[in-house]
Amino acid sequence: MIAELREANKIYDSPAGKFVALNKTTLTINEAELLLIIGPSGSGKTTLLSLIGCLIDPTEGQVWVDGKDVATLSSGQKADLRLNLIGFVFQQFNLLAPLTAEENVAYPLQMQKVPGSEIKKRVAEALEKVNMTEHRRKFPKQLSGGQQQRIAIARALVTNPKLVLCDEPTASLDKDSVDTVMNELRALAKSGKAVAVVTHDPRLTQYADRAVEVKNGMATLIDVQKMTA
Ligand SMILES: Nc1ncnc2c1ncn2[C@@H]1O[C@H](COP(=O)(O)OP(=O)(O)OP(=O)(O)O)[C@@H](O)[C@H]1O
Repeated sequence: MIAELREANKIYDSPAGKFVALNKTTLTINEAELLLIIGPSGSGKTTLLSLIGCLIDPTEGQVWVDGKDVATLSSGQKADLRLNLIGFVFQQFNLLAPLTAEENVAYPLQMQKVPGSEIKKRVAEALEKVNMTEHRRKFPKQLSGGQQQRIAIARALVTNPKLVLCDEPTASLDKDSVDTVMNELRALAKSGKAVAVVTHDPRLTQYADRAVEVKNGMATLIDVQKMTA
């Protein structure tokens, strides 16, 4: 297990009173597994992913990542954990427009102060993994949505994270690109990473090892086999 929520919830204060974005949730995120977090808009999926990714703290309960209770870490330690242990992939790819594909992939390694020769080698490997080597010199706007997302996946995996968190990674993609990107993420899980994917699209259960459904802030494990049968 790489991450775990123990009766963790998230309650926001709003002018209208307290708002429970996520009810008490207990969940493990395991290596070599693609976990789908599925549910309608506003149900609490991003809140759940943000807890796992140490981007927000729970109101009650605990979040454990890589054997550490996240509440005991300083904000600097949490930032280090995110940089070194977690790769993030977003709906809008979030590539840096003035940088080429390979420069985008190199960026997190530069942040980690990895030596230049090592960066070159690891960027080449990451691009190879997502079959984007031939496009490495292109800028994001010269790539299709699916290709940009594959670069974003390469950037997420170049630091060799144990955990890859994806928020609606296929929402901006056409059907063929959805398949390519989900197969890349599945392959990542098969190589030993823990991969969690937030989506509102029930068709993605076919790529999942486990799925958790979030409705009105309630997270429940669902039977993936039954969904895809
Ligand atoms: N910082 C915040 N302050 C107050 N309410 C928030 C905050 N962040 C999220 N919420 C509320 O919590 C609920 C769950 O939000 P969340 O983003 O987790 O849902 P989601 O399932 O990811 O939705 P979507 O698919 O539309 O992104 C929403 O009603 C949202 O308005």
